[in-house]
Amino acid sequence: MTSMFTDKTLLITGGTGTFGNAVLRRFLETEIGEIRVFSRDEKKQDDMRKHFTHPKLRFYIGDVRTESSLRGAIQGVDFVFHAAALKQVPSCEFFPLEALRTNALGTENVLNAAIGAGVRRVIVLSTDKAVYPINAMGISKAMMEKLAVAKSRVAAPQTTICCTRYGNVMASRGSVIPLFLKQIQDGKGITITDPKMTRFMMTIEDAVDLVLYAFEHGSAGDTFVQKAPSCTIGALAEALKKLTGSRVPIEIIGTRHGEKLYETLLTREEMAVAEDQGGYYRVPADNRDLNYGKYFTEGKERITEQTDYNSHNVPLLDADGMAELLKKLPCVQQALRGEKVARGKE
Ligand SMILES: O=c1ccn([C@@H]2O[C@H](COP(=O)(O)OP(=O)(O)O[C@H]3O[C@H](CO)[C@H](O)[C@H](O)[C@H]3O)[C@@H](O)[C@H]2O)c(=O)[nH]1
Repeated sequence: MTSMFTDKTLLITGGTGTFGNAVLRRFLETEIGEIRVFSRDEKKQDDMRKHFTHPKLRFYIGDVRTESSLRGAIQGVDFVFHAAALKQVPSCEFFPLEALRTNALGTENVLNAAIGAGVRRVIVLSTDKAVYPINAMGISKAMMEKLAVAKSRVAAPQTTICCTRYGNVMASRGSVIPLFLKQIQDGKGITITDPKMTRFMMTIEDAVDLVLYAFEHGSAGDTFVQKAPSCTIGALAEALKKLTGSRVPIEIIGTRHGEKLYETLLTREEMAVAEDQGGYYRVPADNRDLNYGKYFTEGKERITEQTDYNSHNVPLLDADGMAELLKKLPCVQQALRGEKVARGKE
């Protein structure tokens, strides 16, 4: 793992977030040459600078919406992990154009800047919400994926562009696990949208592994997903109550703006071409050119035999299985020690 990164420079857009922090924890003490964090928020950068105080770490203020702000940061970079995004489903529903500006147009800027600077590999981070999208966040991420795959064709072989899709990252900033923990600590009810709703559950370490897997194994335009366990929100709440010994009531608040009952990591059409690589699926880019005529008679995959890969049709963890996973999370361990859990903190 480290050899590909030895003496190389890695840029992480949106690098002050949950993902960026996990990458730094994983990489700062390796042979990597330099890690650049590119993001908008000077306060978060300053906190991070003070927290890590590491000579290999550099900070760049900028916004992926402005290509010129990327130019200086990307000079001399070997690899890019593109994590900058608007990712909150409800806020993107109210400001869809903002989602499009950051997630789609911002990605085009990152890719153009990377290609212009001769970056060798770019991994863009997407989400299951981009598959059969129904909300603005997912739609903007689906466009981002399309952009990345389209650009990958012209960027290769100099710059290899690949996509990764995540499920829910457990305990990421603003997500449901720290919220439920806080509600338990405050002694108020746990607010469940729909106990039957399911989500793929990944740890942040899984998310980093997935990006590294794509980084090491990806060809131009590939999309990677990690096989992940799934659970209902009802089981998640039950697991947290069991672990903490809490008896707080459960309040059903109903589905929020733009939410789905379950999420899909790969469509039926993608499953028909996906390569099962053990812990991961690889979906190669559709490399036909625009000359479709010749495919009319040949036909392609047996799409009708496939089902998609979604959080309802994989084995579901029950409350006990979920509790085992939850015990590994720092915020859960903190709560079990009796310490206060902050909702928005890493
Ligand atoms: O008070 C609440 C809040 C949430 N939920 C439920 O908990 C699940 C997870 O909710 P989160 O807010 O933690 O996550 P989302 O699924 O809405 O979306 C998150 O996961 C995505 C990946 O699927 C993206 O990473 C996205 O950026 C991130 O916000 C959902 O089923 C939701 O309905 C509740 O039951 N009660």
